[in-house]
Amino acid sequence: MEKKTLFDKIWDAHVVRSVPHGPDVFFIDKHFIHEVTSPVAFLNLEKRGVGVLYPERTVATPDHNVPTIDQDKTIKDKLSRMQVERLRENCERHNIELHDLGSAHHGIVHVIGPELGITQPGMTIVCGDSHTSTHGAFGAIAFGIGTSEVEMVFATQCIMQVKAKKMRITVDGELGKGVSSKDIILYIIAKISAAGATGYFVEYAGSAIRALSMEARMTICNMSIEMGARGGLIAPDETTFNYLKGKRYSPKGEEWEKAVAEWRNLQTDEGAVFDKEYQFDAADIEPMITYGTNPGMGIKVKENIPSTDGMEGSNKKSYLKSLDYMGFAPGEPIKGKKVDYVFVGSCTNGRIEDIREVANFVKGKKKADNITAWIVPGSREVEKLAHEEGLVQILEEAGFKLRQPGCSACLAMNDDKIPSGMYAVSTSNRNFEGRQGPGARTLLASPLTVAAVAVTGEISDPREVF
Ligand SMILES: CC(C)[C@H](C(=O)O)[C@@H](O)C(=O)O
Ligand code: SF4
Repeated sequence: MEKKTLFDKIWDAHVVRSVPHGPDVFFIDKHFIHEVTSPVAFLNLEKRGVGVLYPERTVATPDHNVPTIDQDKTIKDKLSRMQVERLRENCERHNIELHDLGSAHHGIVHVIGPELGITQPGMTIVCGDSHTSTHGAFGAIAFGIGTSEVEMVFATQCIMQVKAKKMRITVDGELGKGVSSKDIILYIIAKISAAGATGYFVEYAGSAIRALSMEARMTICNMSIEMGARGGLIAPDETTFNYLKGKRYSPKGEEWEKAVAEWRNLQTDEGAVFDKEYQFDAADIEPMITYGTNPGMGIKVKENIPSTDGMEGSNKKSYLKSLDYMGFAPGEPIKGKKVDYVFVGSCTNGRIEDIREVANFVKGKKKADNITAWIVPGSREVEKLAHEEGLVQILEEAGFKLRQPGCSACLAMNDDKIPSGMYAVSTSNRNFEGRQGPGARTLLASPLTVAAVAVTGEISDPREVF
């Protein structure tokens, strides 16, 4: 029998029609939508006089440009207000489940999907958002689509897709103390570059991946896109099933048993062939931080910023331009650099486990005077748990400011902007020029490293801060 990868198995089960040498017509199980990439798709749908074929397969939440204070009041920013209102109208008109601002399950789309048990193994999931790859942590094919494809999914529940190439990244061994899944993914991207997985769908495997919680797996799949991949996925196992059991939309009773039995088959067959494979040793991974303007420009916190030795021409020029933006020089240590802001949040690291980690670290400590510390839960559910577990109190005592759920300073589409020229160490996923505000300088790191930076006021290795 043909040996299949996990990706092949899910893909093949969703092909509605294949055209020789053409893209496949591909069925979509779940469609998440948010306020930024859905309005034009709805508008075009209406122009064509077409409805949403399966509203029950569609779930909406406003997250990108919502304010993170006073969410119960009228939104002040005009564009944000219009987009959120449009989303409400469109959901009502088309009978789509909306987790509105202030409601119990409001939050970043990639945080609430898993939390509600909407995201399940074996599914195909899309959203007009690149970090849809997050949902792959459950053993699903999940990827971002453009607005015209959003329209296509509304109308037909299908899209046209050319099957991606397959890559497997295996990380074996045990992670050291103070090293987390964010360090794994920053390490991988630094190794293979921000374009290293272009054209591929990546399966993460190996004992270090298997040992991770669902939250930690989501962090890894989330950032697959930052190395150019279409998406990333991890085969479901007991960790996955335990996470999903009892969630609002998870199958119940006998249905649950049946589902788990099926999900157990969602594994790459032994001997299945990938187009490309990488192997890494968990023991080589240490706390990581980025120093440049793409997520591939990452080093271990203890290392120096790479020198220009061996660089030439346009490579060297763009490298120096990036360092110039960051205000760093080649060859200098990154540790000890002064920081102005820390941001804990986003669909990469805004989940309860991340907030627990930061709170545990800063308990009984105070943030440094030069630091403004923002903590933005990924969802209302995360916010609620953080209160119930006493984490909010710990964080506030340490000088952190808790804001309400949303994408916030991850992309600064709302008022949560890092001022120009200032340094922010952030748990988010992108460090592009201006990502966190015009002129803002972003360094990506794990929640633990961010907590260490908050306390010391400078780039620090969490293993050295007590
Ligand atoms: C606004 C949206 C389309 C965008 C994305 O697709 O990723 C955003 O979520 C981001 O992280 O940059
Ligand atoms: S939190 Fe950041 S990365 Fe995630 S969806 Fe929002 S803007 Fe995109």
